[in-house]
Amino acid sequence: MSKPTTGPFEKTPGWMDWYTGPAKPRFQLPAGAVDAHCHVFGPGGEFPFAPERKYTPCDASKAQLFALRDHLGFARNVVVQATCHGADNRAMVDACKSSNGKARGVATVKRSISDAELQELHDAGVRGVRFNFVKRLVDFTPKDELLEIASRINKLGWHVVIYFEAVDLPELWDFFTALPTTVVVDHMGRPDVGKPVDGPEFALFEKFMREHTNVWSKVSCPERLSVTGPKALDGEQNAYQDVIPFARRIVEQFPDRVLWGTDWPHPNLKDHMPDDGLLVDFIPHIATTAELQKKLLVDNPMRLYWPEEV
Ligand SMILES: O=C(O)c1cc(C(=O)O)oc(=O)c1
Repeated sequence: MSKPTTGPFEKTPGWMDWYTGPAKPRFQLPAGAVDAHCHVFGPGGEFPFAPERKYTPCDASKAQLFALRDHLGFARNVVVQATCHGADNRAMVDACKSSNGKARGVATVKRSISDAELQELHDAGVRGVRFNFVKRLVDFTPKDELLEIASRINKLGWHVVIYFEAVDLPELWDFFTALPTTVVVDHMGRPDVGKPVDGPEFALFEKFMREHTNVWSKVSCPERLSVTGPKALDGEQNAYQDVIPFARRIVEQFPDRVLWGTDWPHPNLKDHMPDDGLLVDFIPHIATTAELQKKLLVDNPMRLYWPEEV
């Protein structure tokens, strides 16, 4: 893969660039596997970052994303709008349109979007909108605006992706459970894996999924959630041990409502940048049978993003 570059923007101090030269995974992905959570950043010279952004990344282009897809052995991508692009979906849409049908997208939209613009996003391959509640990433959007958006996109058959931290779930519960669509949680709702997997915080997340069968979860981002590692670097085959009990529990309880993604190019990591090949080798630790792996990596994302092919 080529190296990360920086365009006209100055990166946030301490920014960690994505890892070049990832390992070839030892784990063989099932045929047709989907990387259901990844992003593009710019390139900033072509698709400027949004004025309201909370961080300025290095560039991470569609060509680099597609090269990673092929290197790791994925067949398709779901490109999720990154917050550094705000509600300007052009970079994500351009990636979807350039993918020969191998990428679908999740957009960020405002209430002011027209029906014609929503239809344009649909035609480009967008199948969901993202609502973000992580305060370090976005400014607050009123709930009535989000509900209005959810009801409009529901008519297109889209879903809502939500990103929040575990401590905020109680406060957001009523809003989340009122959403009329399929709801996909990013990164398991960011559990604090320093707390017990049997404790009240993760039990609330399990209850959320158990009692609301429209709720799905991405069991992604062990590199973000792990406290004790070890890191997915230098050939490590047993990375992020502390995240495994959490992710495995969700995969085993809700095998038909889980997704997995690399999260490349891994915005805002502070400690280390993982080797994406070794991240793929993490998958069999959380989906331990070929059947679970196929649901996680192929059947579930295909049902959500390419239902016309299922
Ligand atoms: O935790 C994060 O910093 C993060 C940020 C973004 C984004 O900026 O869109 O997306 C993610 O999936 C995770």
